[in-house]
Amino acid sequence: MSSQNLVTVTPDKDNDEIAIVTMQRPPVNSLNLELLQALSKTLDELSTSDFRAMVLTSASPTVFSAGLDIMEMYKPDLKRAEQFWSTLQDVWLKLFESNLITAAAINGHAPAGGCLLAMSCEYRAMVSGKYSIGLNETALGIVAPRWFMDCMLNTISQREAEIALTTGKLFSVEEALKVGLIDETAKDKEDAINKCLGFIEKFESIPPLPRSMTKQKFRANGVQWLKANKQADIDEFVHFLKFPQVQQSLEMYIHMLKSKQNKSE
Ligand SMILES: CCCC/C=C/CC(=O)SCCNC(=O)CCNC(=O)[C@H](O)C(C)(C)COP(=O)(O)OP(=O)(O)OC[C@H]1O[C@@H](n2cnc3c(N)ncnc32)[C@H](O)[C@@H]1OP(=O)(O)O
Repeated sequence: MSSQNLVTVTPDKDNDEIAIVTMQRPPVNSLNLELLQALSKTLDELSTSDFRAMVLTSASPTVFSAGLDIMEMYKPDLKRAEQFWSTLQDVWLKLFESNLITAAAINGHAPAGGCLLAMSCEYRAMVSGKYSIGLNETALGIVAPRWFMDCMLNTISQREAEIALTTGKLFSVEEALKVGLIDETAKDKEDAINKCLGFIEKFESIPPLPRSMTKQKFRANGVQWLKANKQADIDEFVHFLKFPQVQQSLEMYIHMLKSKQNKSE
């Protein structure tokens, strides 16, 4: 699939000022460099378009996004790893600070980077079912960067976030609702999108500029550190990938994912 098709933008059928942004990198929308580049380009285009709101969702029936593509971190080409991390930083900054009203229709699992994308939006509706969401990095033997943590702190309490990150917790849909990691549950993807549209409707009579400036002021503390430390953060990521223990943990995790599949065959 060409990178152009990895993300589609469709106007909502009843309101052409709302973009439905769909990630479609089968099977699980893992965020590799190309998908991140496609997201970054889409966010640039949306920021200068007539759209005033976006709903982020996925074409997969059971996965919103499986987070970062582990193969980008396992025995990586270091130049590509730098580009990968820098693009992830850009996607996060563009989404978290977007002028648009942003909502996530989470139609399946959203671990790690998938959770980051959802948390970067202003509102989250998640389809009920045996899905999970959270920052589970420690369970993989890796450490979530501090801006992932800052992003979670914009959503849930510091205490809940600290316990969740240190234990690598993946919340069930019900648990996520209880701690406020998601705002509402939905019966299916269509219902999740409709709930996002309901959230967007709240801003019908609010002028866009003061709205987005207010949002950005609320979010300024969270982005400040990354903006001041972009290159140091890239260097730390690349340095971290060079540790044999990190590569070993990733290798074990990849085997676990593959063997999980063999078991269910
Ligand atoms: C070092 C600094 C910090 C770095 C920060 C990292 C943040 C991250 O995002 S790390 C990535 C964390 N992601 C995960 O832990 C999720 C792993 N995946 C899953 O738990 C499951 O795949 C799922 C619950 C999302 C979906 O389960 P389902 O049963 O539907 O699908 P699977 O059979 O497990 O997977 C299908 C296929 O996709 C491969 N795959 C799954 N996730 C990833 C991934 N994150 N990266 C690359 N590839 C992934 C999986 O191995 C299967 O591949 P094959 O069909 O080839 O066996």
